[in-house]
Amino acid sequence: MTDLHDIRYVRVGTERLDESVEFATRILGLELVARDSHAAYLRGDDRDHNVCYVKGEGSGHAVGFEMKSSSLLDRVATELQNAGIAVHHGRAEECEQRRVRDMIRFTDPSGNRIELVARPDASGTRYFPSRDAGITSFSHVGMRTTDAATDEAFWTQRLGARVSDWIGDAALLRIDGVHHKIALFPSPVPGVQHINFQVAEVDDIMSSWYFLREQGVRIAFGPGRHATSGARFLYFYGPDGMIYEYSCGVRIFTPEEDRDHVPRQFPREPRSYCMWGSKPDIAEFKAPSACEAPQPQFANVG
Ligand SMILES: CC(C)C(=O)/C=C/C(C(=O)O)=C(/O)C(=O)O
Ligand SMILES: [Fe+2]
Repeated sequence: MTDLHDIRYVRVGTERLDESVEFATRILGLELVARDSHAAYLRGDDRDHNVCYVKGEGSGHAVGFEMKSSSLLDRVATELQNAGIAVHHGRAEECEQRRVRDMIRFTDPSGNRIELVARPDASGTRYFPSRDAGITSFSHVGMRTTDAATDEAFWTQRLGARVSDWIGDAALLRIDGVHHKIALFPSPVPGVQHINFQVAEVDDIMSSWYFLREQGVRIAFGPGRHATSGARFLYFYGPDGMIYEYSCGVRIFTPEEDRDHVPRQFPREPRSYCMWGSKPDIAEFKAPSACEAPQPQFANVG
């Protein structure tokens, strides 16, 4: 079983590259690191990049995780292949596009594209955005799952993630001390459901809430507080229906808590989602009867 070192990047296919970059820099608060006619690289912390918008919706979504070494990456590739999972080894051009030395990719049972990388480019410069949203790091993704139990087993048994909590069938999974770096939300289609950035404090969340509303950005959920991780949060929509989340104060497990934690089962009801009473405008977070399928063009093509 593998040890994912950290979440590293998310790749988002879009027909609206310029609009995505404009939103990410002027509204979200990311720094544009590099851009060509095909892709744009942005970041919300000191790493090389955390988000890559790739021209063409058909590129779908992919989430990249870092492994500690190339030999560990090779070992995982062999383990996955022995388990009957089709693993693609990244060609030189694909590694270059991801700014890494080595990579493999495969899909989870729902069809979400997962990439594991080794030796990603380090950056020698500080994160310096054009809008100060208080972002401190890229932290987690919410992914859609068409079969929650099977995907959860894949992530825990094949990739070494641990369940921190469940809300209904949705699992919040950790790979280090942070309460979750991956969340699996039941949905009729796969794909990245939301992209989270940690911000320094609740003041950042509240001032962004005023700023986003003034800018006409559609708020998706919050301001609120999650019962699960204890984080204060704000979700909002960007281009292509992608949802972004700012949050602060996520629970961090001590090594002892990480070892001893028993996942808690929260019922699928509004108070589990938000302790303050905010109501989500997000298909996957609504009551089952109100759950609509998200736009199918965001489904990952695998
Ligand atoms: C609204 C969803 C179901 C929820 O409660 C998510 C919880 C958390 C958290 O505990 O911090 C998230 O960040 C999330 O994955 O969105
Ligand atoms: Fe989240």
